Amino acid sequence: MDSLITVRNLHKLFRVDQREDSGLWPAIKSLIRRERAEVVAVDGVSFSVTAGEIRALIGPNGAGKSTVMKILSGILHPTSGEVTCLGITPWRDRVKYVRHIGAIFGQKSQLLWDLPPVDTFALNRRIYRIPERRFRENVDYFVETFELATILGTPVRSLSLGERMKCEVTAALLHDPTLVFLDEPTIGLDILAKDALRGMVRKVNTERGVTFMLTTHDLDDVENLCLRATLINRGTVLFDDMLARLRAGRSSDKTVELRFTRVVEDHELSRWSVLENSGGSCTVRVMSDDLPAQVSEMLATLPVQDIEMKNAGIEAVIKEMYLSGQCGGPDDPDGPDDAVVRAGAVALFDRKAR
Ligand SMILES: Nc1ncnc2c1ncn2[C@@H]1O[C@H](COP(=O)(O)OP(=O)(O)OP(=O)(O)O)[C@@H](O)[C@H]1O
Repeated sequence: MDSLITVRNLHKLFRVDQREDSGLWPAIKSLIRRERAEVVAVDGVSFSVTAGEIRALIGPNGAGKSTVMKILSGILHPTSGEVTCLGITPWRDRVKYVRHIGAIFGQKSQLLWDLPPVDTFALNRRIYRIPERRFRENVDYFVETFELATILGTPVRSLSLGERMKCEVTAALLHDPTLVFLDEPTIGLDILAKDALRGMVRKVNTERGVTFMLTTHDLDDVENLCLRATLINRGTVLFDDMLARLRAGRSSDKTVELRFTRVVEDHELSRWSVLENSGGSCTVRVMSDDLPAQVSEMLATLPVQDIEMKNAGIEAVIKEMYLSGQCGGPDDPDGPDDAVVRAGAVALFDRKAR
């Protein structure tokens, strides 16, 4: 199948000014002679994305996701490496490229704040020179699909976050982009609005064949939208494969969520495969064959107030995989060393637990 995005051996190095100390004298000294440090944000990343995919790019804070996305969208030049998106090198032919891409940011609005969404749509028609007829067809399609009729004329500042996100998606898609970057699209949304937004992305992907590149810290987004994920940490790819391969052989495993009557210390849980412990509650991974015996033991030895069992989701599977030191997918015998992988997994999931 055709690759819409090909990334080969991508590197990005930032040079940042450094000051040894705080205070006036170091500040004056730094005006004369600057110390510079190098930050390796992306360190040899390679992957490709097929046309029509919804691909997740995930990883802990500082992994290099935004840097990769900025390079893919043409905002940043890499230090070295090759990127081809839609047959174009994004940072070289940016004017031509931006006509064919869109972006949706959960934390940044592209809508005109004091005006109704229709005004942003009209502005985008001019910016992208969308033919009047196509613009009308698209507005009608999105108004009907996302049920926008009652909010089109309301100033953006008065819309709920969920309503605003529907309009953000519309604004990003009116010029028929082939590729859309989704950056934390569900951040801050309630559960219903998250579901609605994921449904919208799926629908646009299926009905219009739009390819999406998604970065998110919400692994439910990944489970709901993507067949394949690329996981990076410290600028390198740790996993790049079908999510189904992660689940293979483990689909019958369960996670057990326990709520306690008091704070439970880590050492009290040392005999379990603990995925997360906040003290008052914890999540444990259990092989399904062993489930009855393990649950009985938990109830007998821990101060359990409430218990819930679920099939192990992708989050549990990924975390367990990294904590046990298997870093690559089944096709990747030469992954990075265990310490790096563990650090990545812990950082990724600790952040989610906070
Ligand atoms: N403009 C910049 N100048 C210097 N360093 C930068 C710059 N942009 C990113 N970095 C550094 O590069 C590394 C990767 O950052 P990046 O923003 O790509 O991570 P991320 O995976 O998107 O993180 P997050 O999930 O927190 O958004 C970090 O160490 C960051 O401090």
